[in-house]
Order: sequence, then structure tokens, then C-alpha cells
Amino acid sequence: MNFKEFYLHKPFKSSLLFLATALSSLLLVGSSYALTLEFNALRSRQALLFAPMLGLQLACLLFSALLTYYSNLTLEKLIQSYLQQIRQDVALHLFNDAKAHDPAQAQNQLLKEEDLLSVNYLRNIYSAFKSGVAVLAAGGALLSFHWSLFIACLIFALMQIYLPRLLDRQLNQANQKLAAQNQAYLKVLGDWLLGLGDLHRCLSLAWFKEKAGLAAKKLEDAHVHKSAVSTRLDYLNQLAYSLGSSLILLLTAFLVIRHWTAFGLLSSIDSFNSDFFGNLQNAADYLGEISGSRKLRQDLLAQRTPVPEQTESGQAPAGFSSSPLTVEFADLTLTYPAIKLAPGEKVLLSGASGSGKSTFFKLLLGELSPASGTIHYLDQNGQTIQPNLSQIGYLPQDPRLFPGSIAENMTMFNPALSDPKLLLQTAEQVNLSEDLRLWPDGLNTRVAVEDSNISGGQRQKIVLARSYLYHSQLLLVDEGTSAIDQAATREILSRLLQTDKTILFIAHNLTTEIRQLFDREIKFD
Ligand SMILES: Nc1ncnc2c1ncn2[C@@H]1O[C@H](COP(=O)(O)OP(=O)(O)OP(=O)(O)O)[C@@H](O)[C@H]1O
Repeated sequence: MNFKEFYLHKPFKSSLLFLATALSSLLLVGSSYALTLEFNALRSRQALLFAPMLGLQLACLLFSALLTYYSNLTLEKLIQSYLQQIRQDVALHLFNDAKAHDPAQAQNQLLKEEDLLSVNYLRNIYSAFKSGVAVLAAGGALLSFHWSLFIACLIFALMQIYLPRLLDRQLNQANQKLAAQNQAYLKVLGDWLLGLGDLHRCLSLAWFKEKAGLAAKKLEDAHVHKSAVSTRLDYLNQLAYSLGSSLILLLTAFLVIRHWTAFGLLSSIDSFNSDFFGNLQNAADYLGEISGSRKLRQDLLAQRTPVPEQTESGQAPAGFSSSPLTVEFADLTLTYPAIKLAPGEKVLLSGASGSGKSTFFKLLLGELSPASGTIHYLDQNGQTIQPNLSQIGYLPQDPRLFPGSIAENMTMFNPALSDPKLLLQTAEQVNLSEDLRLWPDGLNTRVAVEDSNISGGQRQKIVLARSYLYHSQLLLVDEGTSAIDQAATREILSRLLQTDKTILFIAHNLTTEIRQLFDREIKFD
């Protein structure tokens, strides 16, 4: 996220916004100027001059308020449309980098951090600009009264600008800590709430409370810490402001006594002071906050870096041949033997829990890269090809459905596949027909993702139907029928194993009769 990008995404509206903002600040300073002229007129008892000056002061204030209203509204619209663009970029990044993402973290990226940034960054830039113009206008006005007033203001201006730098690093760290604790809290809630039913059954309320309470406490501390740093920043600025305004008033009185400046300035110097120091204080605050969000902005920029789209140019794999592979995790290295799956082969993959079966699938799907070794993908004729990995069919043990109808979840929202006859035939292949009859809306039944109105076995059948509809040549099934009863599994498998698909099937508890349907078995140990 940077300002140039924000400006360029709607340059005309942004220019209008900054023009209106500058004008509203100038008008505010103009009203202080009119006040000086009013008191000059009063002193020389010129009622005819006093009244129009009063009118001018009022007009300046009214127009300034009107322009502020317009600017605030326009700023909000521009920020929201810019955030929308960022959200789309982040979502595209998440989609294209083809890695598994923690939902809580992704939600946080998409909402919380951007909100934090829109407050800390864009609004602050706008406010800093508004205050900056007011400071320049007030400074110019003071210069027109007497150069010494301007010099005095300038000295305090420099003090105001450099003060926040003292706490810049602390504020930066406090912001990062807050974002990290926000994320950690969401993750803890996500991790524990998923299994809340089990915790409840085992009466593990105390354990849940301790875990959630600990994370909440850390979040609370981060908020308090951030607010302490901000308050220290405010206090320093306030101190400089009070000192500065008193000295300026003293100087004005001296200049008036000496007849070196207009009498009316005694009445308006306070307004100029607040225009000058107040806005300077604000600008210093905003600038401090803007640089405090630098790290977050850089992080968000990294999350938005375009990831090349999965090329659709590769071919659909129908088999593979891998050399001995290794995968390295932080404290574990998995090694695999060389494996070849010829087109059309049906292979059962077994092995103890934790032996690396699912990880092997992740390698084949390109979600993980091997530390050593290579995988060659084969076409129907056994020739090595440049693969399009998105065309590998994959059935996880706990497949996810999307908010939509059963039909849409089968076709993955592809209207070209939505012929009801084709869908019913496919449902028959995966023993889903009976389930469809049970739902009053059949294929049009809506999936309630959170309420799980679709059972685990039904979900597995729907995702299996998807691989039929998409004609996946290579199909990886990771205990993908584990929630379906034995009799139905036998029927589904005997149909599936009669197709010309190449199938690698992870399963634990298959009967000998079902095992014999496969061409061979590979065992990991
Ligand atoms: N992202 C990861 N980070 C660290 N370790 C991991 C990661 N993914 C898997 N592992 C470890 O790799 C080992 C193999 O895991 P994997 O899920 O592949 O086993 P599996 O054979 O499929 O087991 P199961 O039959 O129980 O599903 C396990 O010890 C697991 O803890």
C-alpha cells in the first residue's frame, strides 16, 4: 500500500479531494484573519467595516465546514474502493499461490490489517495534508503581521516535527505487536472453537478458558502498551504546544505595545496560534503514525505481490514417475522410494499413521516442493509432459463444500457441466442418488457450510462426483471414502476401479475383498 497507488486509482476524484481540503484549511485561517480586521475596525470605531468583516468571518467558517463535509465523504468513498482493490489482490494472491492457508490468518489479512492501515495510513496522510496547508496559511499570515512572529513559530514548528521521532520506533513496535496479538487471538479461538463440542463433552471448560484467556490477556496487554506509547506521544506534543502558545502571546503583546503590529492581532493571535500549533501538533501526530505503520504496509505489499496464474497450458497428467524424494520439515525429514504409476493403474497406498502418505499427495499436487528428487508426470501414452497440476483430481478425507447448491458443488460452478441428466447419472456412479432423494430440493439443495446439513460421507460422494465430471485422469484419494459405509464403499470403488482413470488410493481399513480390486499395493513404513 502506498499513497501514489491510492492517488492514481482515482486521480480526478483524489485531486478534487485534496483541492477541497486545502481550500477548507485556507478558509479557516481566513476566518482568523477576518477576526483581526474586525478588532482593528472596533478599535477605530468603524461600525461599517466591522459588520462586513463579521460576515466574512462567518462565511469563511461555513464554507470551510461544507468543504470538510464533502472531503470526509469523498475520502471515505475513495478509501473503501481502494481497499476493495487491495482485498481482490490479496484474494488473488491467496488463490494463485496454491498453498494451504489458515482461514483465521487470511481473514485477518483481508479485514483487520487493512482496516488498521486505512486508519493509520490513508486517513493520516489526508489529515496531515489538511493540517499542513493550515500550518502554511497560518505561518504566512503571521509573517504578514511581523517577521519575528513567524520566526518564533518556525522554531516551535521544528520542535513539533522532531518530537514524535523520539517515539517513532516504539510506536512502530507497538503497532506490530498489536497486529500479531490480534492474529494470535483469532488463531487460538479458531483452533479451539472448532473442537468446542469435544471440549464440552470432556468438561474441559477450564482448559479452554485458560487457553482463550491467555491469548485475550496478551491482546489486552498489546492494546494497553500501544495506547501508553500513543499517550506519551500526545503528552510531549501537548507540552510543546502550551509552551509555544504562551510565548507567542507574550511576543504579540510586546509587538502591539511597540506599535509594530496591528492591535486586532491581540484578539486573533490565539486563533492563529491554534491554527498554527494545533495543526502542527496534529500533523506531527499523523506523520508519527504514518511512519509507525511502515512495517505493516510493507507486509501487506508482500501479500499482494502478484503470483503468476496457474498456466492452463500444461497437459492433464495421467500418471507419474518419481525418483527417491525427501521432504524437510523443521524437525523431521521424510524420505520416499522411487515410485511409478503407469496410466490406468489402480494402486492402494498404505502405511502406518504418520508415515507420510498425505505429504506425498501434497508433493504430487505441487502444494509442497521436495528438498531432493524430482517428479515427472506422464500422459496417457506414458510420455513425460509439462503438467497442469490443477487437473489432478484430489479427494481429501474431510472435503470442504462451498456455499451454493449440491449441483454447483458437483460442477464447481461451471455452467457447462450443469445438465441435470449428466449430474443425476454421475450421482448414480458415486451412490449419491439415494441422498438426493432424501433432500426435498434434490440437486438444488443449498449447502449450509457452517451448519453441516450435509454429512461427511455425502460430502465425500459430492467431491468424488466432481472428479467424474471433470474427467480427472489421475485421481488421488486420501481416505476419501472413510465416512461412507462398507457396502456403499465397495459399490463406489468397484465402479471407480473399472474406469480408465489412474488411481492412487490411501486407505486404512479396507476389507480384503476391496483390497483385491486394486492392481497392487505400495506400503510406506
Ligand atoms: N506442515 C508440516 N510441518 C511439520 N510436520 C509435518 C507437516 N506436514 C506433515 N508433517 C509431519 O509429517 C509426518 C507425515 O505426515 P502425513 O500427514 O503425511 O502422514 P500420513 O501417513 O498421511 O498419516 P495418517 O495416515 O495419519 O493420515 C507426520 O509426522 C507429520 O507430523
